[in-house]
This record gives sequence, structure tokens and C-alpha cells, in this order.
Amino acid sequence: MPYSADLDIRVTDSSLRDGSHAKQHQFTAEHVRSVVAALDDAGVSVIEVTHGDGLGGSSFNYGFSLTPEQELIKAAVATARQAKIAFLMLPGLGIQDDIREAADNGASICRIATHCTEADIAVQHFGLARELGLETVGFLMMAHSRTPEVLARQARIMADAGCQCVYVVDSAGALIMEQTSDRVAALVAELGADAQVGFHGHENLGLGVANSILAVRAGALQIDGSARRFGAGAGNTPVEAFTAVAERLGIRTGIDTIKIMDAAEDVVRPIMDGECLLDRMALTMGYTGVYSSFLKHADRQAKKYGVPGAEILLEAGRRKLVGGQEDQLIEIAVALAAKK
Ligand SMILES: C[C@H](O)CC(=O)C(=O)O
Ligand SMILES: [Mn+2]
Repeated sequence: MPYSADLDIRVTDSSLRDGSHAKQHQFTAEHVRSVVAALDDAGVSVIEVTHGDGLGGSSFNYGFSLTPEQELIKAAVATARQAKIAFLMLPGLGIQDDIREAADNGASICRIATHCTEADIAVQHFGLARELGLETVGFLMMAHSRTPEVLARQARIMADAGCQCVYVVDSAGALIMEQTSDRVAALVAELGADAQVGFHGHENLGLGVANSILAVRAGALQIDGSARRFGAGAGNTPVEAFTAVAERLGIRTGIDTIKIMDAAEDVVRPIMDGECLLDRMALTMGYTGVYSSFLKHADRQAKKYGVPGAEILLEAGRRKLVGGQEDQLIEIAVALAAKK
């Protein structure tokens, strides 16, 4: 059981972090206050707030934040009544001082993300987070690209470093049904009582809710989603739909289904620049296994160089690009434009 005998699983809403990609990192403190108040009132246990690429993500390569993320974290902490505030960090973008500052600002869960073969770069960060008394979560990103066995070995590195829950992260929204449950089951078998397992889904193949339910059936105790799918690519697993399905299946999330539907429609949707769509570009990402947060970058280069965005993403899939290689989308767009 995670954290409370009244819950079967714990849900984290990522709309104020993965949604940052869709919002091109233009959140204000007022956006954060209104969304946190609504999600908190609906019973969401954890709310993640950071630049889309985590602490230190505000940069030329990833896009600059409108509001410093530590200010957003402070606004979230001051607003939440029962929800814990989490932050994301990718080692190398964020540094250890960023973790200390987020902890000083009242965040209580440190989520550290690495590409799914690179868990060892997070070891010192898990150690520091635990020393600071933070709860720890690890993200194995682009989990579709490796076998369950490889992921389980990487999860073991994170757990041994102090990570309390390792997530299978379907960054590309490319996992299909049993591909999700096989990966979650491999981590559950490897970690046993040493750490929990979580699942973070994207909607690029329209499977976020189904994959998340299969993850729970395979033993995941933590599930991520975003209200109104506010996230990267076609968006994240919609928390309101996941909550409704979980309730119908008797899986206790602690979230009030009607209140989360209202929050998604009345509070989250108005701050989005547009819906996160399962359109040609997003589907291309799920189909070819491309990192969801490449969507806006590819879209910008497509417009700048007058080439089809879906073709940029197809080539990104062929090259098996990983997070951090956003600049290669420019090179691909230039090459496509030269061919025309
Ligand atoms: C930094 C990424 O956006 C983390 C994430 O949400 C994913 O890989 O998916
Ligand atoms: Mn994501």
C-alpha cells in the first residue's frame, strides 16, 4: 500500500511540469496557484511543478521560462493544503544546489530523470535528496527503447542509490499494452520491497489510460497523468479519465472524479494555449518512438524552414534521438529544406 491505507495507488499530476512543454514554459505564479488549488481540492496527492525539462531547464536549448521555477514551486507550496509538491530534475541540467533550493522552498518530492540506460548519473542526486529528507522518485525515460531486463537493471541502480519509487516512463507514448505491463512487472520483481514502481504515460498512440491500468495490474503503485492531458506530445494520461476508469474498476486513488473533471475543464483548460492533440505529428511520435517534448521544437523548425513537421519527427525516430538532442531537429529541418 502506498502511504495511506485508504489508497491503492498514488496519483501525481504533471500538468504544471509536462504541461510546461505545451505552454512553451510560459507559466505564471497565478496559473500555478489556480491549478494547484483545484487539483488539491479534488484530492490529487502529488502535484509536480517545474520547467518542462526540470530544474535548470530554462535555457536556449530547451526554452526560457517566463517565471523562475523556484517562484512557481513557492507558489505551489503556499497554495496546497493536502497535496505534496514535487519537482523534476535531470542531472546535468539541474545541479545539486537547485535541489537544495527547491527543498528550502518547501517541495517535498524530488523526481530525478535519466535516459533509461543512464541511471548511474543520478546516484549522487538521490543521495543528496535523501539527506535533505526529501522523498525520491526516479524516471527511466524512453522506456520503450529497452527490454524489461535492461530497465530492471537500471532500476536497481536507482533503488540502491536511495530512490524510493522507480518509474517506467513512456516518454514517446510508444508502449502498447503488454509492453507496459511486462516492463512494470520486471521492475516489481527486481525491486521487491526495496522500492515502489510507477508508470508515466503519454497519449501519442491513445493508450495512456489503458497502459496505466495495465501498469497498476502489474504492480505499479504510483501513476502519473495530467488534467486535460496538459503535457508533451499528444499530452499525458488524462488524470480525470484515469480517475473515472480506476473508480469503476475499484482502484482507490483518493481523487474525487467529479471534482477532477471540473478542475480539468474549468481551471486547467483555460490556461492551455490549445488542446494537446493526437494529430499527425503526435501520432508520428508514438508510432516511431520519439521523445514527446520534441513536438514544439519540431513544429518551430518546420515553420522556420518550410518543411513538414512529421518528416522531421520521422527522421528523429530513425536516428533514435534522446532528450538533450533537440538541436539535431534543426539539422534535420535544414537537410529536408535543402532536398526540396
Ligand atoms: C524531461 C521529460 O519531459 C520527462 C518526461 O516527462 C518524459 O520523459 O516523459
Ligand atoms: Mn512526460
